[in-house]
Amino acid sequence: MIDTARALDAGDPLAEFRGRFDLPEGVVYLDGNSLGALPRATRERVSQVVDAEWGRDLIRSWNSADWIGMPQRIGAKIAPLIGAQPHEVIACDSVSVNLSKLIGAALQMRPGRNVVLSEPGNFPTDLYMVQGSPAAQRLAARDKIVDALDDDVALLMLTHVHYKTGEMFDMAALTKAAHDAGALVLWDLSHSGGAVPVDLNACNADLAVGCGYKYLNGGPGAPAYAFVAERHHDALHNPISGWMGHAAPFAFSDEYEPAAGVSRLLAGTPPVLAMAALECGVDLMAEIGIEPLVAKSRALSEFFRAAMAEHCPQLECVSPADAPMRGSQLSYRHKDAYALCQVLIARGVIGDFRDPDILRFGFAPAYVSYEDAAKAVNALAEILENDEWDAPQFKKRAAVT
Ligand SMILES: Cc1ncc(COP(=O)(O)O)c(C=O)c1O
Ligand SMILES: Nc1ccccc1C(=O)C[C@H](N)C(=O)O
Repeated sequence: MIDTARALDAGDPLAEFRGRFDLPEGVVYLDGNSLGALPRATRERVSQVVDAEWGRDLIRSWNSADWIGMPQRIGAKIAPLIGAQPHEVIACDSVSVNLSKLIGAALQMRPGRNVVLSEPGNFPTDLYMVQGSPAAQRLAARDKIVDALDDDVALLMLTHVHYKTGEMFDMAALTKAAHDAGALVLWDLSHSGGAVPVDLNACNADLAVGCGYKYLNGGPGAPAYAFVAERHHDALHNPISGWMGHAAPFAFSDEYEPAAGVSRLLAGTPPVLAMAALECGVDLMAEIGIEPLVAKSRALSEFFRAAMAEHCPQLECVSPADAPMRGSQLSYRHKDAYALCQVLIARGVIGDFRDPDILRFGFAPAYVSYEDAAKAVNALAEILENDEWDAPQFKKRAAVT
């Protein structure tokens, strides 16, 4: 299997990009769907921002280094990865906060309706944000969502690629169904952006959010992004109406007047150091381009899936077998998934565990090699064969999984 993997790496058009990341020796990293790897350019760029832009130029850098334009500039670079126009995307805040803003905005755009429809088991923060909003939450299983759309639904809010199983929704079909019922749609692209094909405008999507620290490699806690279709710009009301989203922040007026376009989604001052790191990750993904990323993601995850079926048949794959129907990840069910994950990590193969019984592997296409995939399958096969995970030290849960 290793030889086949090496041959595939030799023919991989993205192989050269692995060297653009700073990956630790001896580690197989299959968790880029939770925290993307460190692009080499980021270290230098962040020190430049610290030393020259902050340390030397101080407050002048808001203008001279265009710190003030970072949210729009980075948003515009993310746009082609998700099928948006440059002025429809802005980089800011966390996914959670952007969800809150867009849920509030959607409720205002659909007066007389107060339901946000989603699925049980959606990423928790998505549901919590509805629960903390004035909306009423309605949950319907994935195959019953269309039936649950009625005149009360203001917003259909779904995560495009499910964080646990990697299942992907049909964005075009569900967006159309929501529109037919008079509702708006908000897509969470956290596990999609930079890894799977997304064409928000071809699907006629209204609103979207996504994560900066997964496949965009923006760094731990990187700012997220938000999309608003151009046709909604004028009607969009941001419930977190902060000064950075004002039409003229430096007029210091007492009255809030929203900026034009997605800029009104800004609330407070952008975190410049985190934005600089995010920009490096986004630049690298933009340089590679979404099509090669998708092609590699599918081929690599397919290689892993076939190898797992052959060498670890006792693990049940819960992700769709058909690569275009899933995200850039594969998830397996095992009653001792947590312990298996810990033993793998101890052997330098980093995947993750999702409660209660899921072992999850992410295939960040920009830097994961076929050899990585083969090594991970070999390690897992050995662990299973030797019952290595069945020891108490591997079963104690850490605070963060
Ligand atoms: C689908 C999804 N939505 C939202 C989040 C949370 O984003 P944030 O921590 O930026 O609020 C995550 C993971 O962190 C996620 O996987
Ligand atoms: N933000 C984190 C902080 C710590 C550990 C994990 C995360 C994740 O992002 C988890 C991810 N959203 C997931 O799909 O499980």
